[in-house]
Amino acid sequence: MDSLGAIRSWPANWRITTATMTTTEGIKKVPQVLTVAGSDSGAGAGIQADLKVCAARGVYCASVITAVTAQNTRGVQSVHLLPPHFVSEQLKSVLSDFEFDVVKTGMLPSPEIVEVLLQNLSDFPVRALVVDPVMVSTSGHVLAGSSILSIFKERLLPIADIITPNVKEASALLGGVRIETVEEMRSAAKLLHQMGPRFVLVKGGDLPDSSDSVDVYFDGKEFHELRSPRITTRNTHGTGCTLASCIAAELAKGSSMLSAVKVAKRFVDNALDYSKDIVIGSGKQGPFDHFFGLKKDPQSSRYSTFNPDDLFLYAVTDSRMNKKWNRSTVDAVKAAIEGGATIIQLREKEAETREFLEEAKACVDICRSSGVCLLINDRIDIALACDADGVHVGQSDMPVDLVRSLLGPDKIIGVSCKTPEQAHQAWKDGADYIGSGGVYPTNTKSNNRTIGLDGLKEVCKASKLPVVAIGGIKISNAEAVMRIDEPNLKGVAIVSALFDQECVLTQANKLHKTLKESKKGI
Ligand SMILES: Nc1ncnc2c1ncn2[C@@H]1O[C@H](COP(=O)(O)OP(=O)(O)OP(=O)(O)O)[C@@H](O)[C@H]1O
Ligand SMILES: Cc1ncc(CO)c(N)n1
Ligand SMILES: [Mg+2]
Repeated sequence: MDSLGAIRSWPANWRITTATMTTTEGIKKVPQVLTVAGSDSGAGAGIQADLKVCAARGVYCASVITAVTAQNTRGVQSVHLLPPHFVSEQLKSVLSDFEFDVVKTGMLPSPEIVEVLLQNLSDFPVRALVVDPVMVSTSGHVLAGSSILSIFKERLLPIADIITPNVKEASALLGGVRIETVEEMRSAAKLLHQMGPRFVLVKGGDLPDSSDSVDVYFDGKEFHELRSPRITTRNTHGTGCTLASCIAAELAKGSSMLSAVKVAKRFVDNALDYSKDIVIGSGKQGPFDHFFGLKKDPQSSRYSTFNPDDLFLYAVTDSRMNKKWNRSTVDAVKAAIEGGATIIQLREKEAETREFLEEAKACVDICRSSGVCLLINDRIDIALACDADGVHVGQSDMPVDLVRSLLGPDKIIGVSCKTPEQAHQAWKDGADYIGSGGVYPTNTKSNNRTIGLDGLKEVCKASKLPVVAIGGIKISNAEAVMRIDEPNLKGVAIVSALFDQECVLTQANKLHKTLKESKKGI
């Protein structure tokens, strides 16, 4: 938010941990979000949704109310705008007291209210601004009319770090252009980016005739399509507010924008999946449960923020190989990610705990800034201490159900399985994915029974979880592995074909290209 004056950066003595930051003096700083939005009496969207999301994501959220709506699952019956001076009073009250990391805006129903927001943000700079340009409720009621379009485009969008319009809002901001395909969403995102926001996320929840729910993210250079199966449910009220406030919460915790967007997408996806059959209200559009993560149901892997597509090119580090090629694990991880690795597993069998912990913390920072998940092999303690995204455990390591009870619902747990029975147990215990192999003979793991492509196929057929293949996989045989054509085989895990090589980046590039080619043929 450069145009609004100095951005507050993290004080040098603060280290970001999970939900709280601990200063060297031991003072606990909690990530804080301010939502500036409308109240939804039905509590599925607006301020209420924002407060629930932040609570679910472990972030403190204060609220400035711009309007009060009489709203339920049948629609919006009435809207009362608060006087701009009172909105300003609320803004001054909280901005002068709290140290907000991120401000998230929802319903800003008049130019005058936008004006007082801009003035207060100028007086009280924050680190990031998330703008969800709410205009029409999903039930079709106008929440902010066309009178706000010009101040949005001229004054608010240029200072936003990210804007999150749905397709109707994107169209309205662009003068009514048609946005009915993913390609048109990409063009819209590019045009909206030219209005000044650092990042744009065009949400595709209302995209007609699409079997997936696709959102298009644009950073000024690259597009990312965040795609998930469309969930058939009436309970989608508040998905947009939830997505935007989840992005704000993750940013407040220190994530990069892409990482925050990916987590938020999975949060909404998991919330909808968990809530798809609940019945709240009698209308056409019900709310969903933002606190699904607190429910105990280890059988469903969808409660985690894990995206099975992340298993596509799974890099497993090996400190002996990196030492042989005279590179640090941190450099190896950087190169693997730059080359296209979609998830990283830190596997360290030699280093002392303190050294492993420092290495893991450095790799967490790299992965967080790239939006790539970092898992720790076997060492639950290290994973907890560095706030990694999860762990991978073998059959002789700590049992998965115990790991799940230690890490909670949000962390990713992978488990090695050679047989269908082990795959079933992994699902029962609440794992998120299975690593199955060794598919081919490998020297990176001693006395490791090779299961071959047939064994891999058997495990995939039996598994209710996504599977990544591992063991002796390299450029020359990766395509054959992907071609076993089992829908839940999501990728391959690579060790020596990445790290027992002179150039990790080159090998990662080649592997990523090979895997993409093999996917095309399936
Ligand atoms: N049925 C669905 N299944 C899966 N994801 C969905 C579904 N509907 C919406 N989403 C996702 O929810 C998020 C919000 O998108 P959406 O287009 O619903 O925003 P919105 O219209 O602003 O929502 P609202 O105004 O109701 O809060 C996006 O990530 C979108 O892909
Ligand atoms: C108050 C409010 N803000 C945002 C939305 C968007 O869903 C809504 N329905 N109600
Ligand atoms: Mg919306």
